[in-house]
Amino acid sequence: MVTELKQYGATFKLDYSLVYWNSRLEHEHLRLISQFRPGEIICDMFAGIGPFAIPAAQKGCVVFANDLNPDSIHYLNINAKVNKVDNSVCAYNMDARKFISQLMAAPVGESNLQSNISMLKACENRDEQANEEKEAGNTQFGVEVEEVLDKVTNDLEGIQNSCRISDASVAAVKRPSDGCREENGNAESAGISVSGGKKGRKNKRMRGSELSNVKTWEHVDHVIMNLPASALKFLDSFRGLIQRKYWKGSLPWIHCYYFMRANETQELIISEAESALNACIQDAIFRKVRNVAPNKAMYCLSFRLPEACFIEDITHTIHSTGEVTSLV
Ligand SMILES: C[S@@+](CC[C@H](N)C(=O)[O-])C[C@H]1O[C@@H](n2cnc3c(N)ncnc32)[C@H](O)[C@@H]1O
Repeated sequence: MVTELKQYGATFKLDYSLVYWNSRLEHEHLRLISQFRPGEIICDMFAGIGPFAIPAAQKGCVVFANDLNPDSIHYLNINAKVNKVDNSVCAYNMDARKFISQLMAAPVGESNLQSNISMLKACENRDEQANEEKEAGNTQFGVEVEEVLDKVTNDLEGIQNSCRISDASVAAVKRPSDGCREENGNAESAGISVSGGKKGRKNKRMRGSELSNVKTWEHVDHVIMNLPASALKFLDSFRGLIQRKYWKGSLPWIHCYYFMRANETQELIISEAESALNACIQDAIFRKVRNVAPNKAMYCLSFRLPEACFIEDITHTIHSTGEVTSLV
């Protein structure tokens, strides 16, 4: 049964029997989004139906949101449309490691660039959109969309991406901020519309053409990892992924959720994160989210991805299966 919920002015449609939803995370969703600024690039590795992604897009961020559960992506796309942010939310349906690798690995040479463009162009409604463009005689995306969508269909069946990319050779979206700021933990300070009003909507919404300019291997501002039982393990995805020569500005903030038992310490958590990254973390920020059991609580570990995660020069090969391998 499809239910409709409201959270800080956003509407969420979902089927509880098919997707994850926890209304007790509302405050945490809001707290994290309050740190984002309009124009920033956000990657959500475990996005669910979009409780981070949708309000971040409402705030004017560009959001790349992924979930392994196709039903989550189905509702995420619905929610992006319902909340009128489908032009700034790109949804993917794949394992989080593969998602982050494909998004942030720099393309090398025309063929890999094409693969990356293809990945970004894969749309859940891809055939429908291409047909609409064709029938309407709209040449904005034109032949290129059709060609790429064909390639996507052949090469990357698993990807369901709701964005349309027309030219990946153009410059990246403006380089966003440096700090991990935390504004007042309320919806208005987060720039999000409250009670369905227009406040916060004054933030620009990305048009498709602007979204198409994003090069995620050049800059991402925040990565959200809300899979508390195992997100720390997924930090190994960032090993040897980002090429220094392409990257612009600061490395992204990583917001990684985890469960901690009473007999565990922050040092233990940092050590687990560092060994997954194979790099030292500086100035980690720990936030308690909520108690989940008498001896167990959910936390958020936020830190800037260490410079040691940069790779100096590497050749990535993006295979037709979507797998990314590297040759130094
Ligand atoms: C705890 S929920 C968080 C959902 C949402 N971010 C929220 O705050 O409500 C974790 C999500 O991760 C997804 N997931 C689990 N394993 C995954 C994987 N290996 N790759 C990508 N997504 C995965 C699940 O389908 C689920 O939607």
